[in-house]
Amino acid sequence: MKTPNMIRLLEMSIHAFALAVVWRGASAMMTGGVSTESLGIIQSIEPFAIPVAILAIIGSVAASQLGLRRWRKASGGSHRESVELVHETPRLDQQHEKIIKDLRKKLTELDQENSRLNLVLQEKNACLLQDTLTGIGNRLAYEERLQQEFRRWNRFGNPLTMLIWDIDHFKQINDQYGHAMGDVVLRGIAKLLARRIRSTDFVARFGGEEFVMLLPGADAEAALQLADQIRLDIAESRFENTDINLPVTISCGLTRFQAGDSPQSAFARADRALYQSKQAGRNCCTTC
Ligand SMILES: Nc1nc2c(ncn2[C@@H]2O[C@H](COP(=O)(O)OP(=O)(O)OP(=O)(O)O)[C@@H](O)[C@H]2O)c(=O)[nH]1
Repeated sequence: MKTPNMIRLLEMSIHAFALAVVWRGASAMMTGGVSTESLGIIQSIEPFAIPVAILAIIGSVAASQLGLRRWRKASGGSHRESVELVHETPRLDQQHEKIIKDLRKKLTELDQENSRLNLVLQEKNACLLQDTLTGIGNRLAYEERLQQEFRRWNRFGNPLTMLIWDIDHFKQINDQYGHAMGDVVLRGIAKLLARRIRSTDFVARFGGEEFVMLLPGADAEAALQLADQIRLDIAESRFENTDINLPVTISCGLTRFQAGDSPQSAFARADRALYQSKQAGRNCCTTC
């Protein structure tokens, strides 16, 4: 037990003893007899009740003052502080412990909320860059990746080839079989395009029935070979929706990044190559 608590206990015991003596003395004086047997010790000092009571009160005050002064001297606090401390310290400790416990709980909750929000942010970011119909990258993803690959090409000078794909007569598919069938074809083509490329390559839906590809490390000849395989794959596939089973062809224009190129100039050249493929009768790949 701490010193102030001991002092307080001593003080309270002596006060209680003094009060018992005073009460017993007063009761004896008023009734002329003993009102209770439980206070046996007091019975024996009944004739001296009043003087003993006064002495007990003086003794209790002196003892408590002496004890507090000693404790005060050792701890360096004032009388008021020491008395307040006796009462307040346990309460303050409990309050501080509760505040710390609450703060820890809050921190844990904030940590969990932070992790949850990070996941939501990652999901939102992924959604922002994804084409909702086909599940591959969208135009924004393409713009981002193009900048990255262009900077790498500028810095290291490794070959970089760009391909633009366009489904042939797609408008006819929509008009003849409906938009739902058009969507089936778009999803199927996206899958076939993505299936044949390396993990370091990139494919996105540029918009409508147009797709773009970036093949870092591939020169125009290797890229043309790959493009032709993909084109053939698509031409040999069938796109199905309920009772419709449809063959579809695709055209491609490709170009290798050349000295002095910007992303825009390379895109314009690949687009010219695509136009030539369309002019040549479609279902073919052209390099420019
Ligand atoms: N089903 C579907 N159709 C789309 C979507 N986006 C664009 N289209 C359609 O794609 C068609 C593109 O037609 P065009 O640009 O004339 O090209 P095309 O018919 O493929 O002709 P060529 O490229 O010359 O072979 C239009 O009818 C658009 O409405 C889409 O998300 N879903």
